[in-house]
Amino acid sequence: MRTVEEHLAEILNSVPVLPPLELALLEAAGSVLAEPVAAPVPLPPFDNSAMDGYAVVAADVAGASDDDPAVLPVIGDIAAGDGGVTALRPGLTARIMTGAPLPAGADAVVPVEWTDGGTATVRVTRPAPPGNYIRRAGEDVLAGQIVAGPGTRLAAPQLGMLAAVGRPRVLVRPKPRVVVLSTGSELREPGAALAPGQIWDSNSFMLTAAVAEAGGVGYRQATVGDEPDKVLETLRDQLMRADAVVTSGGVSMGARDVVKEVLTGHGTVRFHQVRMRPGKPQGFGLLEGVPIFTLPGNPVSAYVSFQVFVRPALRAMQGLAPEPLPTVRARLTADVRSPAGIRHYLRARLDDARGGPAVAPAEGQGSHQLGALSSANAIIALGAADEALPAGSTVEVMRLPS
Ligand SMILES: Nc1nc2c(c(=O)[nH]1)N[C@H]1C(S)=C(S)[C@@H](COP(=O)(O)OP(=O)(O)OC[C@H]3O[C@@H](n4cnc5c(N)ncnc54)[C@H](O)[C@@H]3O)O[C@H]1N2
Ligand code: MOO
Repeated sequence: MRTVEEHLAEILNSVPVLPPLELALLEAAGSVLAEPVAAPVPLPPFDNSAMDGYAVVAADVAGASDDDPAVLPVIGDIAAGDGGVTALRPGLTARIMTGAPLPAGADAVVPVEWTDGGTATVRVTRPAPPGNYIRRAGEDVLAGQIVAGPGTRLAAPQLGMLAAVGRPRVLVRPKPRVVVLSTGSELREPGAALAPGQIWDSNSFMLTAAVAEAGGVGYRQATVGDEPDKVLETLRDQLMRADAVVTSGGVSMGARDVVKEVLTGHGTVRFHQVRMRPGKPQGFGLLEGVPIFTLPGNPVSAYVSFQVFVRPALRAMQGLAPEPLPTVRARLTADVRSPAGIRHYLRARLDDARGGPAVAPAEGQGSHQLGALSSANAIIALGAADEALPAGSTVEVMRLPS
């Protein structure tokens, strides 16, 4: 028997960090940046208007009011993207649109609402102080500034930032491609009719989705029965296109525990009992250099094992800190008991209501009870030393992805 920490340490010491790859911006969405990206120009690149209105010399409209408007000749229009009117003398104005470059000589923008909207001459009825509605060059990003560094996950705002500094392609650590395979002769595809003793495969759908939530790309395989040759052949075929493989089922003590049977002695794969519940039987190793995680078949065991072992590993492969799910400390709403010496993961509902977070253990804690997992939003992670915790005790809680 080994501890959760020992098993995770072996995994994190073994998994490779994926080599960086240059990708077009949208292909890089969700990947992790592997280079620093600097702005070649300031943002905004030039002083420009924040409003549709008139570029003016502030002194010309200093005393403007409804009773005594400043009346200025309009010398032209400046649209965004325009080089049109590039300079303004005192006493004159130009219509200017939001984002259009401020002409030299102008030092304020009067929004159209403060005027009569004139096109030949305009009557300005309110003063505009110097700098009014001007967006200065470099006030967002300075030239040479690093706008995103290595290790940044490229979500929508970061992709927007890279495009804004003119980058069509970036160097990233790609999302790990993870092949997910359920084993078990009792498994049928959802939608198929069930014969006695059969169940629908849930693990491969759940784990493929969990891969995506952890930043990878999941490839679900059709289920394979408990036939050693078929399991080995399927795994061999998939190694070609996988950065990692996740299987479920066939790793405990049964007479037909096919994954354990066929992988024992292959590559560095080893099987262990880990001091945790659920998720006691675990296997891990490298097959032709590709990490393979053989998770137990009970659905809740497979899911908890994924979050505890596979998620941190997929993060490490992307060059990210192998953090667990976000964790908070919360107050138990009920007593809990746990066997000594194991880490116990309990399905729960976390409530961030006033008075600090509170966590309620779910009714069904069996490793087959997917119903309790699917209505949970958190997992309580009890320590190995925790045996009996009364309501009100503070416990560590992992938030499930939502
Ligand atoms: N004598 C012992 N028996 C068991 C032990 C043990 O220590 N000694 N450990 C138990 C624990 S704990 C677990 S967890 C399971 C793990 O078993 P396997 O990994 O070999 O998984 P299977 O036997 O294939 O399946 C277990 C259970 O889960 C259902 N299952 C499997 N795959 C799926 C799937 N893709 N979708 C939905 N449900 C699935 C399967 O039908 C079984 O009911 O072993 C215990 N036994
Ligand atoms: O570890 Mo098993 O995962 O307790 O059901």
